[in-house]
Amino acid sequence: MEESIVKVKHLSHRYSVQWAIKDINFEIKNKGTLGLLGSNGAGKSTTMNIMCGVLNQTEGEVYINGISLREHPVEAKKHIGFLPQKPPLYPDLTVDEYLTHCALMRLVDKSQVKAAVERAKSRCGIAHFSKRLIRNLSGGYQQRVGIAQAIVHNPKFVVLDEPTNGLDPNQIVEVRHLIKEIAEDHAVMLSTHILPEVQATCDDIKMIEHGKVVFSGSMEDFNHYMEPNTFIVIMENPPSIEALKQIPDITHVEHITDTRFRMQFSSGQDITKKMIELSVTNNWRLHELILERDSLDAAFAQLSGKNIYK
Ligand SMILES: Nc1ncnc2c1ncn2[C@@H]1O[C@H](COP(=O)(O)OP(=O)(O)OP(=O)(O)O)[C@@H](O)[C@H]1O
Repeated sequence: MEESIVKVKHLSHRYSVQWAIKDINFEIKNKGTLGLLGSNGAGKSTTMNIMCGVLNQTEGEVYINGISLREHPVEAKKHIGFLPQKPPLYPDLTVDEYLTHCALMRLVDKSQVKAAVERAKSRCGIAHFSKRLIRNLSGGYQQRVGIAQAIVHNPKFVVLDEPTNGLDPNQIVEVRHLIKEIAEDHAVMLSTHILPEVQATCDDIKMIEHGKVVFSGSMEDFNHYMEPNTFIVIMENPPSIEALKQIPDITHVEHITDTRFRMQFSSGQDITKKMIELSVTNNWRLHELILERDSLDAAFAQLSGKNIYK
């Protein structure tokens, strides 16, 4: 059976007395993008720093490609590429000089360095800036160089800490696009506290709050997790608001206009069918019923408060 690219088992870490993360478990088996989402102080950087071998965990194990990061850090790190929140760029080097230096640091065989640099540049769309000093590149292109250094040794696992931080809107779109391309060949994990970032780039999502994983699943799962629990209904001949409130499973009714109401219902009910049946029986002349889905921000707020494992 093929090894998981990443396996995290019972990972916990405390700084002095306070636990920053507690008993985190997960596995990454395939290429693609995993978003690590959480508010400030949730434990994202602690988790990522441990997974990249920058910080030693208090408890638990991380395996990269089946290799224990604690026991064999040099071997394990050959399979990890890391773009920290502040890219470790040398502004006075050219793109070629810098990437060559990174490839050597990453223990790429000397005979392979040139090819590795060319491949990383071409993947990140910076080949035409080979001789340009890094300081003279725009923020977006500097970030591309940062991503290129993370993949120069062709690692299986690439970790990007808040990769679009500080970029302008156009650069954000371009870097997100690049991340998706990189994820075709690598398992990419990115951390962010921005929901649209995860939506735009990630296949899977882990949400971490107070040091614990509170949601783990596909982006689709996440979008669907928040079942709609309100709807707008338009009826030509509606009953009184009191009558609407008496309908079983209806928990709240808000009057918008004479024919339009927002109603809240207990989730898990086929409310559309029920409302149509009642409308036909009572001649309410129902015109339209629109289910309202919570925004991702609402989902974020709700999920922050409870533990949901999928
Ligand atoms: N070096 C440290 N010493 C003591 N406590 C720390 C240290 N680094 C982080 N913490 C604490 O550990 C917890 C998790 O922090 P962490 O930086 O991992 O969160 P985060 O999700 O990455 O947040 P942010 O998005 O703000 O970087 C926080 O309560 C933080 O204050």
